[in-house]
Amino acid sequence: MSDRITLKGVSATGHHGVLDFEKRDGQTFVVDVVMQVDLAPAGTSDDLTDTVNYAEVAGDIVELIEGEPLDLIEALGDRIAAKVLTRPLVEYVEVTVHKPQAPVGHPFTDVAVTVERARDTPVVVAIGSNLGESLETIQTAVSALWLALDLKSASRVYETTPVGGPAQGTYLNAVVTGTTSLSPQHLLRTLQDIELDHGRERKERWGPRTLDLDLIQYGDPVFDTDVRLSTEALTLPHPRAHERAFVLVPWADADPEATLRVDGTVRRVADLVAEVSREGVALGPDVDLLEDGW
Ligand SMILES: Nc1ncnc2c1ncn2[C@@H]1O[C@H](COP(=O)(O)OP(=O)(O)OP(=O)(O)O)[C@@H](O)[C@H]1O
Ligand SMILES: Nc1nc2c(c(=O)[nH]1)N=C(CO)CN2
Repeated sequence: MSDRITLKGVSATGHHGVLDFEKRDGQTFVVDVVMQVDLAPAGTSDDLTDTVNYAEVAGDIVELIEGEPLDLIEALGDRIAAKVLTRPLVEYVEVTVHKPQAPVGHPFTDVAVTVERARDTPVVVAIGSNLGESLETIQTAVSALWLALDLKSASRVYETTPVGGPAQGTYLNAVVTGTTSLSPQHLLRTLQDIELDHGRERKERWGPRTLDLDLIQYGDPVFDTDVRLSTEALTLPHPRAHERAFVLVPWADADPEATLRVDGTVRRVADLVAEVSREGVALGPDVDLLEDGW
């Protein structure tokens, strides 16, 4: 994906510089940003909420130029990049900070630094399957997930009794954790593509499926960086995760320190496990999802 929004030449007066008179007198700083954003949703919907509002980004940049004086334009570029990446739709940003009036001591036209930063957000994905060769499906799905995630841990595989929906066969469930550079919406679409590649058909709610990949959490509730969203297409954290033993038990297995926001309160997943019935959740085939099945 190489869709981009480019914003060039945002300028303001700042007091950044190593020399005393730079901090005292101030000078002009000029900033260019290139943001990698999936523009397909806004291209289809023609709706500003599906993209990044470049006017807001310009406002953030001016605020940082005019804000706390720093010694180095490297530090200013770093802070601008971090601020731009707080927008969930931005997956990667390149920031160039120009300082055309810098005290260089010789004729020059411009000096600039460029920093590139990618999003690296912790995420949790729950995997389920109860149709076809479920274990093989889960193993190949985990291999495919490497395209979207830098995987950090995987639970063991659990055999679980179906919860809800029509009468159907036993599930295999697992949970993986990792980090991603993708936005939540882009990650969900990638998960859905992997489901389709594994023969997923949507017929009835909570019906049997070859592969289900649910995005459980995006960001870290402990640092208040978890994305909270409540749209039909994507709800975060997953609205039923906190009550599902087939998600919580493998999740605590993959990450014993994991936390989940439940009704606004950050809870330890291990404590939530203690509050739900574990009935119908048992260890399944003994495989290491990050090592076996390649
Ligand atoms: N956090 C999320 N993870 C995955 N899908 C989500 C999420 N939030 C909303 N959805 C939406 O839910 C819709 C139905 O997804 P799916 O068919 O996988 O549901 P399900 O697995 O049968 O039920 P459940 O949502 O209870 O797990 C999808 O089209 C998707 O856009
Ligand atoms: N045991 C079990 N039950 C379910 C599962 C699942 O993955 N495992 N997924 C559902 C819808 O996502 C509905 N019910």
